[in-house]
Amino acid sequence: MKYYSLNKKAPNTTFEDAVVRGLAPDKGLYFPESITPLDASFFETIEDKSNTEIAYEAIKQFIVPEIPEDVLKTIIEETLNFDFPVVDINENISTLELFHGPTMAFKDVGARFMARCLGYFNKTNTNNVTVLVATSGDTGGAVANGFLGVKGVNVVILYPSGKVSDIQEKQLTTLGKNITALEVDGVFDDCQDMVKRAFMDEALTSKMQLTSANSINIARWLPQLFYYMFAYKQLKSKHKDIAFSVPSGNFGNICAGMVAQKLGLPIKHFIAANNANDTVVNYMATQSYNPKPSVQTISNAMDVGNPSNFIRILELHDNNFEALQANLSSYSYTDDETKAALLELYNDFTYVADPHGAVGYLGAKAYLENNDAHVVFLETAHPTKFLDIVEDVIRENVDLPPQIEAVMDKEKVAVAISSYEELKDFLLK
Ligand SMILES: Cc1ncc(COP(=O)(O)O)c(C=O)c1O
Ligand SMILES: N[C@@H](CCOP(=O)(O)O)C(=O)O
Repeated sequence: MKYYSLNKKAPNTTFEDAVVRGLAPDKGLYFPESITPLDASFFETIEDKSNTEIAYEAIKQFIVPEIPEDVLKTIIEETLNFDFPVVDINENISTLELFHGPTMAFKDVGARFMARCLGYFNKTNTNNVTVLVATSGDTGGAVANGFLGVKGVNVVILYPSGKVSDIQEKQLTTLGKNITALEVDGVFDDCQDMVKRAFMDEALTSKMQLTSANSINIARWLPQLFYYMFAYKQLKSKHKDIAFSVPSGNFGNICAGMVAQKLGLPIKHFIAANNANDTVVNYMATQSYNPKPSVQTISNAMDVGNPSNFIRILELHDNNFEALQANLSSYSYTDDETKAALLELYNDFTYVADPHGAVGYLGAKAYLENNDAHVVFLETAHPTKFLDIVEDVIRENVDLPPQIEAVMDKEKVAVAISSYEELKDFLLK
């Protein structure tokens, strides 16, 4: 499979090159040249397949033969060694829990998958790679965990100071070894802009191989399509029309779901559930895309004002607004609405959600006001990652899982920076 740049001013390239570069030389995001639907029989018999078989069949066209079949199978088996259960909320709504991995965020799958792909390519490539990551909360921890100790890879994580939860900060600042955290005086978009700027800076790229482990990187982004298949496998016998409500920030997860749909997965509709960062909600209402600085909310991992992957979503719909409108609805919610949803889920359904999942639940309810479907909202992080907010709202103590307890008492180590020049100096040292 070849990949092209969505800016259309760079040569098409291989999977390896796209993964190692992260971003194309013309600053565009890479996109697969083709997406060939899977056989109808794959979906007819999906309940008979294991998660690893589903994942392998779904992703192999994008990766084999550059990564040989047996290696890809091993990468998938090592990546997916935890559960992805669907939990019923009521007759019309379920949630797909994506937080059973090592850092209890949905990013674990993409981070572990990409780390192993890069590890494979590094066996033949002796150059060290520096992985730059911007995080609004969860990507940083998942990437730190997924890349810890990977040979020939140094990871540098940029996160906005004071705008991630205490546990998220512990997860990304306490591992040491090949992982360094930079605490940026700014918002998430400043971190993301610095990372993108570094890729275009010849003074850096002539001296080091930089790549990204954000969803701009296809090896981080594409495996997220597995989730939708795992949910369908569990719900197929019970429900005909399935829609997904996806708590969205950088729009990588929902966009991967749309790739699953292109592969033939019967998804009726997508709902992008947003917090106050409503750039896409406004676009869907006005057809005018106006990114704006991100604002801080209690669902902090979605505090993104200029979502990287929206351009991929447009491409998946042939840049046709009517086609996009038929497939995507988008809603935005305040923190007070999010807290009320957390409480409703707890009081009415004894379900403890996290603030991101609560936004997804609100999106599901909004869609169901005028449409018939079974809506699955994605629970993208474990509630204890946002302990203060969740316990304050439901007025109960929530037990800490071992993954969270393991980082609670570790000491934060981070380097403070406030400008691109400081990032550059750090990387050149
Ligand atoms: C818990 C959580 N929910 C939702 C999102 C938004 O996902 P995406 O950026 O793929 O839209 C993120 C971060 O990406 C997250 O960490
Ligand atoms: N919400 C993310 C922001 C970065 O998203 P990514 O999917 O592009 O890595 C986070 O938690 O850091």
